[in-house]
Amino acid sequence: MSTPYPLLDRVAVPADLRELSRAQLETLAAELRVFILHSVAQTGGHLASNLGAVELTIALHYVFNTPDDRLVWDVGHQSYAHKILTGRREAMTGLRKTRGIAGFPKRDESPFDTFGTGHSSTSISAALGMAVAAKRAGLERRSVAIIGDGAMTAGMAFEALNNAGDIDANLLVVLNDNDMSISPNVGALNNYLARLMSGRFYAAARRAGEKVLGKVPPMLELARRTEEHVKGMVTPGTLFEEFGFNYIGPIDGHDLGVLVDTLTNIRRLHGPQFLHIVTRKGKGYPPAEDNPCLYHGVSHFDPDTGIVETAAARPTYTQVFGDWLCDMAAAEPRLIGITPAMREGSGLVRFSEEYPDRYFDVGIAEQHALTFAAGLACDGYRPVVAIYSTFLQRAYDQLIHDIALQNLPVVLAIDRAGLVGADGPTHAGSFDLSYLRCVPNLTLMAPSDENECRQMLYTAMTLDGPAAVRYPRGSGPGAAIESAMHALPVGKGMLRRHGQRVALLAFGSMVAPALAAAARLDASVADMRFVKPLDEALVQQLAQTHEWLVTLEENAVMGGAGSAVSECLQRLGLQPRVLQMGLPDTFIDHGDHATMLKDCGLDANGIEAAIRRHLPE
Ligand SMILES: Cc1ncc(C[n+]2csc(CCOP(=O)(O)OP(=O)(O)O)c2C)c(N)n1
Ligand SMILES: CC(=O)[C@@H](O)[C@H](O)COP(=O)(O)O
Ligand SMILES: [Mg+2]
Repeated sequence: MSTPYPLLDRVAVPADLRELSRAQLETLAAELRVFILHSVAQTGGHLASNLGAVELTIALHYVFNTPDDRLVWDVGHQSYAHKILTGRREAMTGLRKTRGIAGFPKRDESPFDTFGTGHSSTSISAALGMAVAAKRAGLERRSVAIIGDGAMTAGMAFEALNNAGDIDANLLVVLNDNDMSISPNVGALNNYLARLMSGRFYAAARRAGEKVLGKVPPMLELARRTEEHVKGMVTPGTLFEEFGFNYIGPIDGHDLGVLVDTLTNIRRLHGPQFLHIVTRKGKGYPPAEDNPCLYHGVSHFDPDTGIVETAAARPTYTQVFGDWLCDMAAAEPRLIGITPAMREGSGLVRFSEEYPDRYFDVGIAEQHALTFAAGLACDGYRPVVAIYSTFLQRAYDQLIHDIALQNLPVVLAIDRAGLVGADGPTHAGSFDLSYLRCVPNLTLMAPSDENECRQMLYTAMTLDGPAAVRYPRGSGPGAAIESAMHALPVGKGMLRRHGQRVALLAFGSMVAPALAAAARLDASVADMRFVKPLDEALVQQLAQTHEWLVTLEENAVMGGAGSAVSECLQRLGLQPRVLQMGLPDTFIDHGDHATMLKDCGLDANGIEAAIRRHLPE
C-alpha cells in the first residue's frame, strides 16, 4: 500500500534523517508539513509556529549530533516537527490530551527534549548552562537555543545574551524571526529586526555573515570593527555583536540548502554564535499564512477549508473582562489597558481598537508590564494589567516591590487561574491565591460567575490600592450579566445555601460544584468572593453553626484560600473540623480540564464523596 509519507516513514530518529541526501530533505520537509497540518487539525495545538519551523528543525537535526548536541526550544510551541523526528510521530494523535504527549518539550518524554519549556525566553539561559557544563567537562558538544522574535523581547533573553557574550562557551542562538509574536510583534527591537531585513541592511548583513564564516583573525576583526565604530559606520548585526556574539544572517529559514550550509559552517566555530533566520509563520498553509494569529493556537479544524471549531456559546470570562474594560474605559478616562503580548488571549482586541491611545502591548515583558503600570499609577492613571496567572509568576517582585509596597492603585485582571487543560502544568494558574494572599495592601477576589467577575473588576477599580481579580479559562456557569456596574462590599462573602452540619466555603470556580454537591448533602454554601480581606465574620458564623467546614478552591491547597480560613479560625480560637480541598501538591499533567478537576476530586461528585468519607455517619 502506498503511503503519503514515504520519506518520513524512513525517519524514526534523527540518525535516520542523517542518512538522507541533501536533495531528499526538501521532500521530507513537504511531507512533514502535511503531516503536522493533518495531525494538528485533529488534536488542536500550536499550528502556525510549527509550520514555520519545519526546515529549521530538519536542518538542526541533520547538522547537529542530537541528542548529544543540545537543542533548546524557546516556549516549545514550535517543537512538533522535533517531536515527530525524534520518535514521537505515532504519539502525535494524543498531543496535549490526557496521558498523551505534551505540547511542549518535556525532559521526561524524550532524551531529545533537553529542557522543559512553555514560558518564553528561557532558552538562551538554559542552553548557556549546558554549554558551560560541556566546556567544564572538556566536551566539544554544542548547545543551541532556538528563540523567536517575540520571545526575544523579554528581559530574560537579554540577561542571557549579556552573560553569554562574556563567556567563551560553544553556544549558538538561532533567532527565528517571523515578525510575529502571537499577534504582530511590537517594540523597538522588532523595528530593529525589520531594519536588518530591509534591502540596504540585508545586503550588508549577508556580507557580515560571509565575514564571520571566513577566516578573519579575531584581533584583526576587532581592530576593523573598532575602526568602523570610530568612523560611525555601524553595520547591521551590531546589537548582537556588541553583546559579544558573531552575528550571521539574516538568511532564509525556509531554504534548506542555505540552512544546512550555514549551520554546518557555524558548527565548526567556537564561542557564542548568533544566527538570524527569517521565516513565515504558518508557512505552506495559506489560511495560516494569511491569519497566523488565528492559527497560533487552534482547536480542532478542517484542514481543507481551514474552518476552526467554534467556541462555546456562553461568553468566556476573557470576554466578560474585555467588555468590562471597554465599558470602564468609557466611564474612566484615566484607565490604561496593558498586556504583555497577550492581546487576543486576554480579551483586549476590542479595547485595542476602540482605545488605541490607551492600549499598551509591551511585548513579552511581564516584569516591565507591572512596573510600567506602577509608574502610570504614580502619576494619576488607573492602569489595568491583563495577565495570565502563570505569567504573573514572572513579575512577583514587581508586584510586591513596585506596586503593593507603594500601595498603588493598579488592577490585575488575572486570567487562566486554576487548571488550564491542554497546555498543562507550565501554563496552569495553580498558585496565584497562595502567592498573592500574603502580599500586604492587595485586595484579592475570585468570582463565582460572569456577573460577579464584572462587578469585582469594577470594585477593584474603585479601590485606592492594588487589587486583583482571578478568573478561570473558558466560560462560567452562565449567569446573566448586568450592564450596570456596582461595587461589592469589600471583604464580604455571600451565603448561597443554608444547610446542616457541613458548610462549604467556596472560592471562585468552586462555588458551582459546591452548590451541586451541597444539594445532595444538605450542606450550607458560602461564595466567599474575597480571599483577601477574608470575610472573618462569615467564617466565624459558619464555624459556630456547623460541625464541619470544607474549603474549596481551584488553587494549590497549600497556602491558598483554605489556609486563610484555617489561619482565621485559629486567630478566632474556633476549632470546627476543617477539610481543605484544592489542587494537590504535585504538577498536574495536561489534558481535558473537566477530567483534570475530576481527578483532583474537585467536581461535584468528588466533593460529595470526600465529604461523605470524612463525615461521621
Ligand atoms: C513568559 C511568557 N509570556 C507569554 C507567553 C505566551 N506566548 C507564547 S508564544 C508567544 C509568542 C512568541 O512569539 P515568538 O517567540 O516570535 O514565536 P512565534 O509564535 O512567532 O513562533 C507568547 C506571547 C509565554 N509562553 N511565556
Ligand atoms: C504557547 C503559549 O504560551 C500560548 O500560546 C498559550 O498556549 C495560549 O494559551 P491559551 O490558549 O489559554 O490562550
Ligand atoms: Mg515570532
